[in-house]
Amino acid sequence: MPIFPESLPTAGAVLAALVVLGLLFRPKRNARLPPGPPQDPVIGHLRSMPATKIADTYHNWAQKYGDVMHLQLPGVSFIVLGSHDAAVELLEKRSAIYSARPKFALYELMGWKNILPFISSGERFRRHRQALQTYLTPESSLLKFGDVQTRAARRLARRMIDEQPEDKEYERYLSEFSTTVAVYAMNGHEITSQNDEYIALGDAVARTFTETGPPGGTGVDMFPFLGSFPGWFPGAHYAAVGRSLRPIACRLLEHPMNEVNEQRAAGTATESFLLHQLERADALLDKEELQGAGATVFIGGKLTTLSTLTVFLLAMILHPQAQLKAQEELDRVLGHAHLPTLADRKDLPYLEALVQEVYRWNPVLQLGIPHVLDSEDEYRGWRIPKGAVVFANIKGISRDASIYTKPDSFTPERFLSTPPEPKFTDVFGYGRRVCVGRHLADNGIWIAVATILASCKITNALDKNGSPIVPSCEMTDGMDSHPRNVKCVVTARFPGGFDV
Ligand code: HEM
Repeated sequence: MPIFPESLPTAGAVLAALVVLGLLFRPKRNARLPPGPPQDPVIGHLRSMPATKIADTYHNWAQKYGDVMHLQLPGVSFIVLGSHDAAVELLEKRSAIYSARPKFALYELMGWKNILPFISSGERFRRHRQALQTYLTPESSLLKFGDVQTRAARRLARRMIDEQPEDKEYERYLSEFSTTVAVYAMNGHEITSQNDEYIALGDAVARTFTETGPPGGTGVDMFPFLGSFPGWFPGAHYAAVGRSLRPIACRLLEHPMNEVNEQRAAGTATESFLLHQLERADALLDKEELQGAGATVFIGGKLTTLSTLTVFLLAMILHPQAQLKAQEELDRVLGHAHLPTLADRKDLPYLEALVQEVYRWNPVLQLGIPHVLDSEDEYRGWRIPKGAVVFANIKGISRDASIYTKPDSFTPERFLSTPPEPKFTDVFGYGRRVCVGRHLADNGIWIAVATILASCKITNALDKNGSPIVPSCEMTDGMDSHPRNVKCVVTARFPGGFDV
């Protein structure tokens, strides 16, 4: 995980500590580790670690050093996997030893201790995983949440058409959609108004991830004792930020479950993950753990779905031909009689290919979530050290020219050619850690895309001279990556036609 000191004085202190760690944990001289870029004595690759565009840099390095790359930081080995085959071989086939997580001390400090992606391994991990995985199966995701996703998608399209935002940015509507589905799956609450408390809470929760530095890479993550130090202390800047954001985590942990308990008492509770777990005779999780598991559904669902939909919007502005083709298919198959439902999915192959291409073109978790190796391993003759932090470069894998023709281009047709190029399953991760919400996410994204394309026309916004604004493909840095400031104009395709 990248290490970025939080300020200049901090940099000195952190560097000194890292040098000591580097000396203590120097790799064995004769070990055959996988190749990697040249490194410095003691501090390894610390100086060359990219601070921005990390996945792109790793991808470029992989062209020279290969699809299994070793990077050494003081005290920790990183392995970066740059091909689907290597990622599947290690993270999926050898999942038994490649499924732990690094310690996310800052997130724990904020209150995110029981959030599944940040639980390392062992019995607590298994119980959380089981509770979520057995609830969010393909069948139950569709059955329990398909209707609310469809209603939320129609509300989204209606608002995109009706409310022409002055800044030409539609992200807030996409965000409301992703929050609606995430809250409903968590505790059965359905958002129908923009003033709903969960909308503001969702934005606040996003801040706990966007304002807290590189995930797992702050001073507090390296030296957890810094967690109780004041923010001015070298390396402890994010400890203070984390403490200030703690009330947000508390609210998300406590409020949804309190609501479900009140509704249960009143006999008005509706289907949700929390209700289901509370009513299980064989409770897997205690109260505090269950609060965390509920928040996991919310966090997992909200950010990634929003980011994926902003990628979709960007693709539609830049590739009007793909938009048109999907709309022609929708019109041909459904006529103008009704808006799509999830039951129509199987009859719309071009739309399916378009959604798959959105996943591949700009995967939003570019480096996934890091795995940690439990015991020393060997792969293609290289030693993979115990404790190594293993990243799949999901963005890099999406750019593999040996699998995808012109990988930078947005081309849904690649999945319809004979033979088709393989679907980009890497987008949801691997093995025992594969995304537990992938079926819920996939249905939500499909119905949002289908409903928007059936009812809306998306075109470039115009600047003050009347020229089209071409949005940039630049993605934000951070764990969850998405395009910035996507400006466009959304109009109704059939004025007065569709009752969205
Ligand atoms: C397009 C939307 C989504 C994408 C692209 C996505 C992607 C991913 C990826 C790449 C991982 C890491 C897998 C690994 O470590 O190998 C992950 C993990 C996870 N995702 Fe998703 N996800 C999405 C939506 C959701 C939703 C809707 C939920 C809601 C339940 C969710 C919950 C989780 C959880 C809990 C984990 C951690 C699993 C673990 O550590 O065992 N995700 N996701």
